[in-house]
Amino acid sequence: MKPMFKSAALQDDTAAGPQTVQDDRILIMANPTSGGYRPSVLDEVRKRLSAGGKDVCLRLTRHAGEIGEVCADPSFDAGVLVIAGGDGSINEALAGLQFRKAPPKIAVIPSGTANVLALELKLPKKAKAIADAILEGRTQPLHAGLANDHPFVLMASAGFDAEVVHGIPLALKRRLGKLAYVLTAIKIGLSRQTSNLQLTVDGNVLHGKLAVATNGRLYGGPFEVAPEASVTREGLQLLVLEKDDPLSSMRFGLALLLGRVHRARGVRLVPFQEAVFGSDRPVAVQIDGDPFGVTPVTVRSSTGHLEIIVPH
Ligand SMILES: Nc1ncnc2c1ncn2[C@@H]1O[C@H](COP(=O)(O)OP(=O)(O)OP(=O)(O)O)[C@@H](O)[C@H]1O
Repeated sequence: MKPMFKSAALQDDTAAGPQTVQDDRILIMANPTSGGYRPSVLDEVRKRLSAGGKDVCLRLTRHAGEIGEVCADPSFDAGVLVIAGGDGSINEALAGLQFRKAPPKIAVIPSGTANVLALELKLPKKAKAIADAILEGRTQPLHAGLANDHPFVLMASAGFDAEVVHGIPLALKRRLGKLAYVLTAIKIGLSRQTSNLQLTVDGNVLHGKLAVATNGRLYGGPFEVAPEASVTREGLQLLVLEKDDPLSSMRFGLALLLGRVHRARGVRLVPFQEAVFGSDRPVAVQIDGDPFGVTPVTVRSSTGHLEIIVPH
């Protein structure tokens, strides 16, 4: 069996870093390029944590990948890692932490174009509430799925939505936020060539045009796609859309906004352990809102978890 998130994070003998972490040491890693970046909130959280007796270090990233590098560094010993950013930054932290012997608790200062994890866990946005939660230290387990053994916290998908994630110009995303996704979806939707996905799901074969392996309940914002799923519980669900012609895509889009996409005609939702996403030609894949190459991709549920700080 392949290493799972838990075994990789907590039981791997080759894991890097000290056996313990310094509980009072807090590292805030902030992505200043994330959508809705809020330096004033960062500053206030830092001051409140320092006033609460914590040894706080704030580090602004200078390049993509830096959060993962810091998390994987053997000298990392903070007891709490606070990510100020969006879902992509949180994903980087998970990937970097997965091989540690003693991972820190995770906390989030939500920003990002659509911080779905913050919505899933109802994480606070105001500095006082964020700092209070970190000082109290109440946690819930944060489970992850694996795409080609790379952790994802929200979803891994192949098809039209991933094409949009691959195709969205960064400058447009920074300028227009969520609207940039809609405009890019319309542009790509008018010219794209559809592909057929073959999904081998725990040994059974399903066919579809778009497949989303979701670790949580929500997708793309506050939109419910898998009512039974939760990032705080082990297990993944697979949402398969059988069609992606413009009319069907509009119908599914509307159902998504209404929180009913899992019940729409032409949509299946199944719990699974392992799914291999194959296709008749390479199809774009995304995890947690960032590009992740093309099919084929193998998506697995994992048994391990990190601890994420949540409010009372
Ligand atoms: N200093 C930086 N410069 C450029 N890219 C960065 C920097 N720091 C982090 N990144 C990258 O930016 C990507 C997106 O960041 P993040 O998720 O925080 O914001 P977002 O894209 O606005 O939010 P969301 O993912 O919720 O839509 C991350 O995957 C990360 O690799």
